[in-house]
Amino acid sequence: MILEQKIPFTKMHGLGNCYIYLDGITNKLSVPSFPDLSMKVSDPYKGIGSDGLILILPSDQADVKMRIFNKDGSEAMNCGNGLRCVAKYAYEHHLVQAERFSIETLSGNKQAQVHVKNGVVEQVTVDMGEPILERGLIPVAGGNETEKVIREKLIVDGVTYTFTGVSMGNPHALFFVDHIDKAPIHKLGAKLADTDPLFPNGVNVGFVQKLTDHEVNYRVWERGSGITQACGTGACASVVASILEEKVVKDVPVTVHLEGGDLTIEWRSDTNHVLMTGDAETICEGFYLQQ
Ligand SMILES: N[C@H](CCC[C@H](N)C(=O)O)C(=O)O
Repeated sequence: MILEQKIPFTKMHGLGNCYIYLDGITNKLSVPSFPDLSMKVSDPYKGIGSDGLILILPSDQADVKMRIFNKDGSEAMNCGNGLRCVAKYAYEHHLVQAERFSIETLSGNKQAQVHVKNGVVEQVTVDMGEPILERGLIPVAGGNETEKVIREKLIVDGVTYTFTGVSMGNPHALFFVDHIDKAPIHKLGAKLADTDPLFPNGVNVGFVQKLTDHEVNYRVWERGSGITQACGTGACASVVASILEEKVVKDVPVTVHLEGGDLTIEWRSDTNHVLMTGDAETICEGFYLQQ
């Protein structure tokens, strides 16, 4: 007789980038393998259906801690949409008392500010910290470890592309296109995201179309999850890359249009930090029956 274990979960999304959230502060989590659980719950047919799994845990260096696992079970260093949903969950479930608090991630502590209306968090602003631009730290293979990766040439199947590399704690390659609907997202996403030697840790493959000096379209094939409706760290990286490629200006809020909705991103000169503001929504709550 296999004993089923009922795992309480909350499904939330940031602009359609949805995850299964486990509250490890309120509940005791006895899960043998989070990577395996992420792969199981992410399955839309045999599981719950999501882009991955996010844990909300106690922290000894911040108010709460976030761990994020992609659909393939790989653990990532950061997740922008996840941070906004963790902030919403923590505030609405009284895991924190103030409207401004810190969230520990594998890429450092991030400051979150919830925007509350009638006790409900509608939007969240997260200080995503400084972008990481050195080749050796993104990482991108080859070249000089300390140089920036701006408009680097890449030949795939005889076609020459250029990309800019940005890390928000997790690696992103940004390709600029004239029309977002014509971005080679399947061709370059499938080739580069998880196993290409140019990106030793894999890479989130993003496509950016400049619309105005403060507005871009952005689409993404995520490392470990494939095409998603939105990527918060990717939206931040798209604005940093747009500024590095002199397509938009710094210190101006930039509207990033993603498949699932809009984010407001600002790369500040005074702090060199990137600020992200956007929605966070709860879809449902339930119990996952783990055999
Ligand atoms: N796939 C990403 C993690 C999720 C990031 C994304 N969902 C976001 O909102 O930032 C990676 O492996 O780096």
